[in-house]
Amino acid sequence: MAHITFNTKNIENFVAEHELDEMQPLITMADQQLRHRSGAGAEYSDWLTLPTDYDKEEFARIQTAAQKIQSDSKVLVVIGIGGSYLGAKMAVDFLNPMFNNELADDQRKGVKIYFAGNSTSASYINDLVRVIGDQDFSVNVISKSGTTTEPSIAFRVFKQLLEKKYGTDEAKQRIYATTDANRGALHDEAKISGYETFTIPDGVGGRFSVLTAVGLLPIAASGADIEALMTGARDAQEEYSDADLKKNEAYKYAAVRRILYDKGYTTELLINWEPTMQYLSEWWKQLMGESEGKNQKGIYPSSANFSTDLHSLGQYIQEGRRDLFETVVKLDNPVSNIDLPHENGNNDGLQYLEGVTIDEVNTKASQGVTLAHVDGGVPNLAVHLPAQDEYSLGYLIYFFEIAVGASGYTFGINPFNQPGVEAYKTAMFALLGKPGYEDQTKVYRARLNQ
Ligand SMILES: O=P(O)(O)OC[C@H]1O[C@H](O)[C@H](O)[C@@H](O)[C@@H]1O
Repeated sequence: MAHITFNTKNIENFVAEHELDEMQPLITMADQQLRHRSGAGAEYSDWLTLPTDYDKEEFARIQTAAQKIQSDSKVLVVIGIGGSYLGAKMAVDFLNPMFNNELADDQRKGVKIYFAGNSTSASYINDLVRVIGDQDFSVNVISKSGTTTEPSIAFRVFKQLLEKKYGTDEAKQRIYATTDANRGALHDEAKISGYETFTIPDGVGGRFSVLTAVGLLPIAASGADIEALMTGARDAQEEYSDADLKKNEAYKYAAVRRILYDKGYTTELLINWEPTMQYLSEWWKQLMGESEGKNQKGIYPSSANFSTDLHSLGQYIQEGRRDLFETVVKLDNPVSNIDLPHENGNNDGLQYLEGVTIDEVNTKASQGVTLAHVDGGVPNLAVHLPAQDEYSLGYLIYFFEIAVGASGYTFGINPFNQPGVEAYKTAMFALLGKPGYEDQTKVYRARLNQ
């Protein structure tokens, strides 16, 4: 019995039962390509069995490092971008209170986590340096390739800040590098400097790496239970191991998305009703977008935060171009609730809600919005999460990962590479005058009249 539930009740007007049955052969083929490791990019599909086949010795080292960070630091600066950032940010936000970094020390389970290296904004770095101030801090620098420009730049700044504050030797004890086992500039630097290092396995691509040290060290340092996270993923691995669409809700999700895409619903909005889940959407967008968006194909992954965006995007969703469908990730039980406060009189017009909790309003709002959007022609899928905890998140991560792995093969593409991301890097390196890009430098600078 799946721990999370996938609800397709609200696509009945858009997808017929027999259409789903007709998807079975395509899904069976995709499942075989995935599990027999015969599909394109199979060398990057080790995430498939990661929840059972992870490095237990390294896992223990991650927990020890997290404890050390908690004992000698108030702040952990996590430096990374893309898959070396989004999974940790998603989990740290989801598994901790909303304003965790602002809470008093005795109200927080672990250290404050700040992220850096996910932009080239100088102001962001300066502002973060000011926020750290004189607090004790450590740095976890994460890069699979070990050569990504944005995190490399940020790492230089925070490394020097550590060295200035603690001296070179102690700074080295406060730097944790998560990177490739054998290559890359970060790997080499970590080796020369003697940083504690954690490995991103070769067979796990960046966007599938949240359950490796990439996500696990920051998540553990924030005070969350990474054992329970892995247990949730492990149970999902077992739950979603059948190719039969009637028995595998992750594959059913992949199949329904594919049917909708073929009918012209080419943009999927991941919807949340909890601000702590905004980065679930950001993580999911990379997972889906980099996996499927190839050969001029693929569903465009977008997102909306409700109620907030009902007052900005709501008009478009209700009445704009009809190429959208929604996947709502609904948390069934909030971590905390509030009874609507009593007030004498009815000046604010809310008397009819007396006796109702704010989460009940949230639930009714989500139900009402779903009905209105379906009436407006927006197919609506729902994933129900029973709890805001580690187990549920681990389960959900695996649900989306296996869904996109299979989905990618139904599109006939390699779901595990991301060749298109290189184009911007070439242009940027050329404009910056990076050695090796001399020919392109002339071309790109001429285009900008430089
Ligand atoms: O971990 P890194 O090698 O620094 O890569 C970080 C990110 O870089 C690029 O944007 C890739 O397209 C992403 O898939 C990757 O997650």
